[in-house]
Amino acid sequence: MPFPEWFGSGQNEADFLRRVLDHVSDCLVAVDTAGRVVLINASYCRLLGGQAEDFIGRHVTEVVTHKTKLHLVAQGQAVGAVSPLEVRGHQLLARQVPVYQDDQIIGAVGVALFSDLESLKRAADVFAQDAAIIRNTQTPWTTSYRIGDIVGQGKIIEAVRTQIRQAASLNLPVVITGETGTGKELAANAIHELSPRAKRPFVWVNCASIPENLIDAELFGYEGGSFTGARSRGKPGKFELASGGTLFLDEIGDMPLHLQASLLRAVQNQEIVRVGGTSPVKVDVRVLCATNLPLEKMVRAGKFRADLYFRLNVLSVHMPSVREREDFDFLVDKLIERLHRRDGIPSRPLTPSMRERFRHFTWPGNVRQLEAALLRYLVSGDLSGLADEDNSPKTPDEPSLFSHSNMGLQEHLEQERKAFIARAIQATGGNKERAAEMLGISRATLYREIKR
Ligand SMILES: Nc1ncnc2c1ncn2[C@@H]1O[C@H](COP(=O)(O)OP(=O)(O)OP(=O)(O)O)[C@@H](O)[C@H]1O
Repeated sequence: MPFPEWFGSGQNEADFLRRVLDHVSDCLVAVDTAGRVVLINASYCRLLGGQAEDFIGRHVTEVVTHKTKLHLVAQGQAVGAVSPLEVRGHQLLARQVPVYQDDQIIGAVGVALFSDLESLKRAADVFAQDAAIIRNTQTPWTTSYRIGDIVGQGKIIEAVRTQIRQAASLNLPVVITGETGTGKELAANAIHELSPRAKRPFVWVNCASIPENLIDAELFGYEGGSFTGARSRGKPGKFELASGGTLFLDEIGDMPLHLQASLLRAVQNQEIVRVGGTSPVKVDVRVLCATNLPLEKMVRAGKFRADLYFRLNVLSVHMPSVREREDFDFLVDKLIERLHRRDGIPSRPLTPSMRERFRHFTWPGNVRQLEAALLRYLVSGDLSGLADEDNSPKTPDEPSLFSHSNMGLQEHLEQERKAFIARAIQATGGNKERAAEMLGISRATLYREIKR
């Protein structure tokens, strides 16, 4: 290929090409048909520990390694397009091709694509990750809710919506707090949906429902055969699946203390190591967490790492309980409307006295429980559940309340709580999913209660 005229004046072509080759960081060597080195670049010279003059004219097998096949390629022999080659203790990956002039081979050129296999592996990791991100754009990990699904009106809910919008605009961790059933998962979905990561995966993990010994593998993935029962090809963890998008760690307060250090490292350094893996994998994950446990208190009690708490609690969103809200009637109407519109549940009139009963219930399971009670009522006209669960103030002479008169309030409540949960489990014949629904709590919360 001739030099362009505008470039050629005053330039020595061969000299210029030499310089170009010397600037290539990969190792390059060219031989004639006799296998003698005719050109070798600075990178290769550095690797071999000499100057070009030391090598030019010598047979390539003496210069590089007796295992090279470059001289054979220069004689027209076909060898693999890319082959591993060890040179002075360095693991190279060599590509060797013949050089033609007028249909005739005049020599061969060998390029060590990477100066060592580690660099190649690192490059392959980056490539695999990019590919994973592209694949993840068609991920099954998507959100189910948007900000419009958060039902409510008035100052309190408007403030929540503002917090969500602010959180969405900043690429920082968020802790979403609130009692069970207040819509923490809804809020996490909404943040992701409104954020620049909306088209990327939204991956959720419930830290309370994964057995403790599997949390690491679930979050960080594992290499093939790293533990009994592991898949032979290994498996990416939730951090890798969420790369480019958002990872929602629900019930973060249930994360065992001894596993919090690796979580901190992952959030802080954006880097994970698979269980059984040897090298870190870079990720790009925005972390949202939710909890109904008092994290700050847990930090003080030494049950949650302070460094992790501060790293996660950069932004916060608080979902109010039904008791704190000032839009109960609006909420009831909208939930009925939603059940009708979304699930085709026929409407049934709610008399003022029924409304009153609804209003005076304390709704420990919040919107989830309210929605379930409304559904039960719409389907069967049944309000008995509400009466059973009613914890509105009772008259002091009620015998059941003081039947264990030597108990303190806490102890009594604890007993009631246990009995209440046991009744739900019994009533559903041990079906935890239905029992949780009856109690107006999530399955994970029920499991935690049982464990307690
Ligand atoms: N503000 C809300 N507006 C509309 N629906 C809501 C709201 N809050 C909760 N819900 C309903 O309650 C269900 C439970 O909500 P969600 O799972 O977000 O609660 P949560 O606070 O994450 O509960 P938990 O702590 O038990 O996991 C939702 O599927 C939704 O139907």
